[in-house]
Amino acid sequence: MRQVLVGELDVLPSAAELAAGAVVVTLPMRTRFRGITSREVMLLRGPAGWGEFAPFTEYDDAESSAWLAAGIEAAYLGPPPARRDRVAVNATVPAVPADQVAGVLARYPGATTAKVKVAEPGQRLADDVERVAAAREVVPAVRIDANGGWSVDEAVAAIAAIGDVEYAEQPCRTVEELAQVRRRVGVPIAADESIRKADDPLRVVAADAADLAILKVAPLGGMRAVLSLAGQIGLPVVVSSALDSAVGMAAGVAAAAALPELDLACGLGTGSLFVDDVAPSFLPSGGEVAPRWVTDVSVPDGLRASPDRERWWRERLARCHAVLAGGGTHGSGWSRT
Ligand SMILES: O=C(O)CCC(=O)c1ccccc1C(=O)O
Ligand SMILES: [Mg+2]
Repeated sequence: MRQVLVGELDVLPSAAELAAGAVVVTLPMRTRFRGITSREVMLLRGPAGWGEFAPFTEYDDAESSAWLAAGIEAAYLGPPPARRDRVAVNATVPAVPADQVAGVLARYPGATTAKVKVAEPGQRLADDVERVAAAREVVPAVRIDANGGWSVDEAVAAIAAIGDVEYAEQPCRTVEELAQVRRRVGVPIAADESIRKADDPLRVVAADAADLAILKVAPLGGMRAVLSLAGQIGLPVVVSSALDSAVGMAAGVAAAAALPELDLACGLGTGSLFVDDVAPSFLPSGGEVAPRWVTDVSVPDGLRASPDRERWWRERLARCHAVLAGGGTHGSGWSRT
């Protein structure tokens, strides 16, 4: 696990302070996405507003501690200076049947780009081909995301069957496989998991494995970490959400708004996948969202996580805090308070 970078914040808030301002919510979703139908999120309150700590429940503490660093950065430092006041976003199409695609896209008014999930476990290539075709009937540009679900040969065959797309995101699991696919197909290859789950996020560049980089604020340790990585990676970037609540989304949109260069639509429209949120959602209009920092959240009883889940998240917060404080095997070098 690489070290996390937390901008100018060099003193880690205490675990007790973080816990005192924390609240756990369960956000119901409109459609199953990434195998879940509701999203659990811990929100952290700090002097700069709210931050989100929401690693997926199966992630271990080492990986999750980068998400905690991102939440602390948001709550204690706030956003970096913006360079633009609108960010173009793609519509995100979960692995739904083709006849539901138009309904999903209707929640993204003005979107000109759709990202369509493919290679869903249990589905067939024909499902992907039909889903992408349905999206093409509604928007001019389609990109696909396989989340590493294909072998090299499957990726080559699937990309041939699906036809021209803006890019194919993480067609296979490993950097070496991405590089092989990239040599065999004409469509650009985007790296996502190969950056956000890697010990060395720059290895995709050394291996000539990607044409573009997907950067996510929470798994990479924060907005400033994303800006720093974008400056080093030398590839066009797309900032994307991790199925964030409005609090996490504010940080994603802020990072995108702060990038010196941004030419591609970002994956920051997933607020539309939630039925309800803790602050006004970042709902795209005209295919864009506007940066807005979240300083107030509202958590009606209906969104509160159960006492069991609340306890689980508080224990996880304590363990990840210990990792950041240097108590784990992969400390960030933060000083303790
Ligand atoms: O990029 C988007 O359009 C939405 C975000 C998204 O797809 C996503 C959301 C949660 C976890 C993983 C991913 C992913 O890009 O693989
Ligand atoms: Mg992805």
